[in-house]
This record gives sequence, structure tokens and C-alpha cells, in this order.
Amino acid sequence: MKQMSLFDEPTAVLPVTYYPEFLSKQEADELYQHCQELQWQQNQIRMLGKTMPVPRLECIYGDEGCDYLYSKSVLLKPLPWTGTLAKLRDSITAATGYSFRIVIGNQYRTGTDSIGWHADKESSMGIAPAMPSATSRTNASISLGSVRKFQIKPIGGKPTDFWLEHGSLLVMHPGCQATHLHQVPKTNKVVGTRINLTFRPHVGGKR
Ligand SMILES: O=C(O)CCC(=O)C(=O)O
Ligand SMILES: [Fe+2]
Repeated sequence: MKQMSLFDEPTAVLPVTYYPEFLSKQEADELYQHCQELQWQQNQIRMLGKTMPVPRLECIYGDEGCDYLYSKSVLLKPLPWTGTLAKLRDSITAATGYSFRIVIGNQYRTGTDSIGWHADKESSMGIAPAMPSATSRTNASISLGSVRKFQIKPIGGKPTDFWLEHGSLLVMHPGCQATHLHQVPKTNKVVGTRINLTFRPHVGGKR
């Protein structure tokens, strides 16, 4: 007789930590207001020989010279840290032990704004060595505004869904970008604006 075991369907252990209430409601509301004043841009991306608008708005702040190139076509040049973003960076470092040199903002205006399956593997974020160091390609992201589904999966495996709430923090630990992919899929549901601030390391720029 086949016996059911609690261990038939092992729960995936994901290389992420989710803090649903990293910011209080008031802190998250104030930060959302601050984000309205950031310099959002509509960038263009080159994919499969075509140039098209990135399906979200973006902004970048950080240390001087920490330019960020992704998908071999979108070059983001950081503006100097605002006081609010620098304070938030320091509080995430205090909570996680990870250090960051840039923050990239993503603004999803409607359900058609999205980011497809990818890993954040740009060489500017450092190379993940066999024994990952505390800074290699780690990122930590704050979510604000409307809740959107965030999915993460081992390469070739099944996705796990997270609903990233207003004021939450999601940390992707060292090694995550080598083994897993993540995305924020499009949705047909009517959703308001969501802002995501992703803090990242950078190996270049001025110290
Ligand atoms: O919006 C998010 O939660 C994820 C953004 C992201 O994956 C990225 O900027 O690389
Ligand atoms: Fe990402």
C-alpha cells in the first residue's frame, strides 16, 4: 500500500526573504509621495532586432559613475541620491547586512506594464563566485502602491507567486540570480500604479 507522506511534495526553498511590513503604512505613503517627484523616463529597448518602448517607466539614483546597462541596450545613468532614498538605502542595509550603490525605480502604470522573466545578472552588479559574497548580485526591493503578482522560479522549474504589498521589502540573496528567474507579469485586472525601488550593488563608479 502506498502511504502518503508529508514529504511527497517538498516545499521549494527560495533564495529570497519577504518582509511584508518593512515600512509602516505612513512611511510607505510618504515614500510613494516622494516617488512622484523622481525623474521617470520612458526608455527604449532593442529586442529581436526591433526597438520598442520598455513596458514601464524607469528612474535611477546612485553613486556617481555607477551606470547600469541591461539587455545590452538600455543604459541608465544615476542621478545623485535624494536624501529620502539614501536614508531608505541605509535602513535596508541595517536590516539585511547588504550594501547598495544604486536604486532603480520601476513604475507600472497599468496592468499592461510589466517585466518579463529574467535574472539580474549584469556584470556591473558583480560576479557571483562559487562561495557567494555578501554583495554579489544581491538586490532588495521595496514595493509601493497597487499590489502586483511577482513570480520567481528555479531555471526550468515551477513558479511561486508573491503578492508584493505596499511597504513590503523583498530581498534576493547572493546566488539567486544564477539559479532563478523572476517576473512581474501583465494582468487583465484593473490595477492602479505600482512603484518598485530595487537597490543593487555596483562594482564600478566613484567611491
Ligand atoms: O517590480 C519588481 O518587483 C521587479 C523588478 C525587477 O525585477 C527589476 O527591476 O529587475
Ligand atoms: Fe529583476
